[in-house]
Amino acid sequence: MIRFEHVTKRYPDGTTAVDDLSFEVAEGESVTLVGPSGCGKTTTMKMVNRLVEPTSGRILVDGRDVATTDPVVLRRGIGYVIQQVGLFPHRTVLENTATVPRLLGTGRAAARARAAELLDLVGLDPRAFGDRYPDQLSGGQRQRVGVARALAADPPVLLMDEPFGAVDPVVRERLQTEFLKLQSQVRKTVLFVTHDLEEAVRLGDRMAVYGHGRIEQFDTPATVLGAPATPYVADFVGADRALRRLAVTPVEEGHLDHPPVVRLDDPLPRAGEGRSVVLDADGRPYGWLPATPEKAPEGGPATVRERTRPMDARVPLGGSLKEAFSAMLRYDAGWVAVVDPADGGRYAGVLTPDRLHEALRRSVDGTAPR
Ligand SMILES: Nc1ncnc2c1ncn2[C@@H]1O[C@H](COP(=O)(O)OP(=O)(O)OP(=O)(O)O)[C@@H](O)[C@H]1O
Repeated sequence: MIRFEHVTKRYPDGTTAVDDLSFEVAEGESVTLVGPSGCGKTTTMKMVNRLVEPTSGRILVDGRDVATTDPVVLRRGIGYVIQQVGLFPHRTVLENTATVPRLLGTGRAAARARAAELLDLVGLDPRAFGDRYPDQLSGGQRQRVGVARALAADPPVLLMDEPFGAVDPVVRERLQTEFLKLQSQVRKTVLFVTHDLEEAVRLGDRMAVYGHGRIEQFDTPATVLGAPATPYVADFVGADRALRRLAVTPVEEGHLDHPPVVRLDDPLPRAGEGRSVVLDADGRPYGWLPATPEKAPEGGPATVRERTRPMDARVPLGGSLKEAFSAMLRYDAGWVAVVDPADGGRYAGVLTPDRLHEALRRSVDGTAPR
């Protein structure tokens, strides 16, 4: 847990970088700090690991005042990832990753084994990359090593300052996906600085929108986009905030429609029955069945299995409306099947164009249920 209590930082030249900041990052939560250049994001972050000392106020990490904690001890418990990764150029990737555990007294073999595990975790095959030197890696790969190294001491807290800022948009998106996957596994308490709104929305459980030296709004991305607290925030998140919001509005039970359902091995529905969803023996969506004609054509398909058409458009409950919308467009589908990942991927209902439209409209109006 990280807690800021009335923290102000004034640099010797009189610049007030941060003014009376109070907020909290819960254990296992990821909070993104976003705002224009020079608004105090980096200063905020550097006060946590005492690279910068506040002028007044207190910062607590896991209940302990950082001002009274030895900086060396403090930094061991805090992973720090920055844009210029700062890998040791004359050490291999594996050695770079193993540095901190070695400093903490872990034996060489154990430290290297752990480093290999971490490289795997961030998506780098240790056999392919472990023996390379930093200048033999791409920018994105170097960033991954930076993240692996920051995780090596298994710190409960992770500070990330524009960690993906130096890579192209495609790699950046991949690193973000990797970060989300990693965070779902390791659940660190994360403070993440970015000036990229999309990134802040995507990676933050909550986000802090900075004005100059102050937080203008601190809330979930859906709320910041749906209900900006001040004109400044509304301006910062932009006119297309409603569209951005679709990416953070989840598909919920309440959005779903429940057309008739048949099982794969059931007999064909009676003549005149409408379209139905076809489930396999495990209750997962298998396809859809067109309406049964009033008069079955001679020699036509006689079983559900034979008449079923594929239903490729699929999203999980909790997936975003944006995902659902793009699946509907991609497959030119009348229905998007919604499955429940908490229930082994079983069928939960469908999104029809009408229901999806209604959900999109509510999300865009900012009246979607939270
Ligand atoms: N060592 C310093 N001495 C004086 N002023 C500083 C110092 N470091 C930062 N500042 C000033 O404090 C303010 C906040 O800087 P900070 O680096 O925290 O902003 P930031 O939001 O991280 O910006 P960016 O996105 O450009 O990195 C800026 O006006 C900056 O010029």
